Amino acid sequence: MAFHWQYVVFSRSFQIPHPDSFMNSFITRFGRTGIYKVLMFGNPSAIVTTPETCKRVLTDDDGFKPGWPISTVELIGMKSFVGISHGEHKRLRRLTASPVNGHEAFSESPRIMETLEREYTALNYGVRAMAINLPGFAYHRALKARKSLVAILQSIVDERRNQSKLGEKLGKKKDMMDQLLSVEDENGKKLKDGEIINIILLMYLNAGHESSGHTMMWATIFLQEHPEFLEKAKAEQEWIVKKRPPTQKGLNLKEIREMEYLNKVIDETLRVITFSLTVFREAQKDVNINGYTIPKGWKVLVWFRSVHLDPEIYPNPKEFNPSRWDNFTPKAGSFLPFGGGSSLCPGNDLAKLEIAIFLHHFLLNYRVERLNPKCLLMYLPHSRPKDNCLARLRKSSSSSM
Ligand code: HEM
Repeated sequence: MAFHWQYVVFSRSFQIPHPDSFMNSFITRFGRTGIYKVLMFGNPSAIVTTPETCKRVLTDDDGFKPGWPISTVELIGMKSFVGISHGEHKRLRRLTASPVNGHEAFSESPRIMETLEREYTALNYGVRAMAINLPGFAYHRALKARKSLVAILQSIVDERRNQSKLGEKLGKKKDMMDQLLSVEDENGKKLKDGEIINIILLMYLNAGHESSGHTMMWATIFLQEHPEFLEKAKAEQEWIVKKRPPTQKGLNLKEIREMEYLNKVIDETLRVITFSLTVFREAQKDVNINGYTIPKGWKVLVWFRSVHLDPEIYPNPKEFNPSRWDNFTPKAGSFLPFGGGSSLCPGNDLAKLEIAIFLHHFLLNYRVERLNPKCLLMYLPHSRPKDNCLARLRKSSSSSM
């Protein structure tokens, strides 16, 4: 049995400039078994690291359920996707998939977004921190942020319910909150306030808030560091604008679908950065994978970062090179920026759309000049330069705005 016990100071290895030393230590000691045994967040756990083992865990709903540490569930919410049964998860996803994928998702209230910006950041720091609920600790700040986020959202739910009672919303544009208030399942059952708050605030806005923004930031950093890729991406955007009929106002979906090179830039950024370095599951029964038994009740960490940085799948894996996607379709389980199986990120299309729109305008009109280009990186809760990518933004000389 190639499982081995190890007490893991995982957060320590992610605070130093070599975050992969954590995983490499397993490979050096136990070989490329693709499955390792650790004690993580106080739980006996297995880490899976290859396309095959990751795919197996993500797609086996009988064998595995969401298994986030209890500290995370407390922050994200018992009634969010991470804290509910499989049946309830399926129901909530069915009810919420169309509001987030439809155009209505774009009309999320700016008031919510602006007011909550600061609290989301505090919440995110807590999600991957030690669960120490004492003043001064990230987890304590995150719990406070959660409370205030819930209170703000509850007041908005109340306001919307009153508006709809008074018929004030008639004829006005409906945003995601309105969609969720009115959506019904096949038995006519509506969502409860708590469910709506968790869905909007702690899942969709939180899940979608930092992830797309970080990916945009990294794409601009990588492009700036590689002028040859930047020029190629820019030329494609200029071509899109040039062939646009004079009657058309601004970018449309058809044009976004034509951005072949930009799509490679986005996929390559998602791969190199792997915004969600891992996701958690829990074994619901003893499950055998590659000859190893994961006992019932164990946590399983699906370690996307190892898959995306595997040199056998992506030669020179740390190198940003959008051209590696020319005539290359990754085999199942080899490209998992949005996860997979029944918890596949429901915001994946929206995220790629947002990133493409941002990069379209950025490439045509702006350049960034980083103030500390050699600044060290941090890896938790997500990869980013320690100075938050402090930069001077300039209008580019050929700006089309
Ligand atoms: C670059 C951007 C994004 C990345 C890299 C990303 C990544 C992920 C990943 C890896 C998961 C799977 C979690 C798991 O298996 O446990 C996930 C789930 C989720 N994402 Fe995203 N995401 C992004 C953008 C978004 C956006 C824009 C939204 C919403 C508007 C969103 C909403 C969600 C939700 C609600 C879940 C939970 C799904 C479930 O448990 O069924 N994400 N995301």
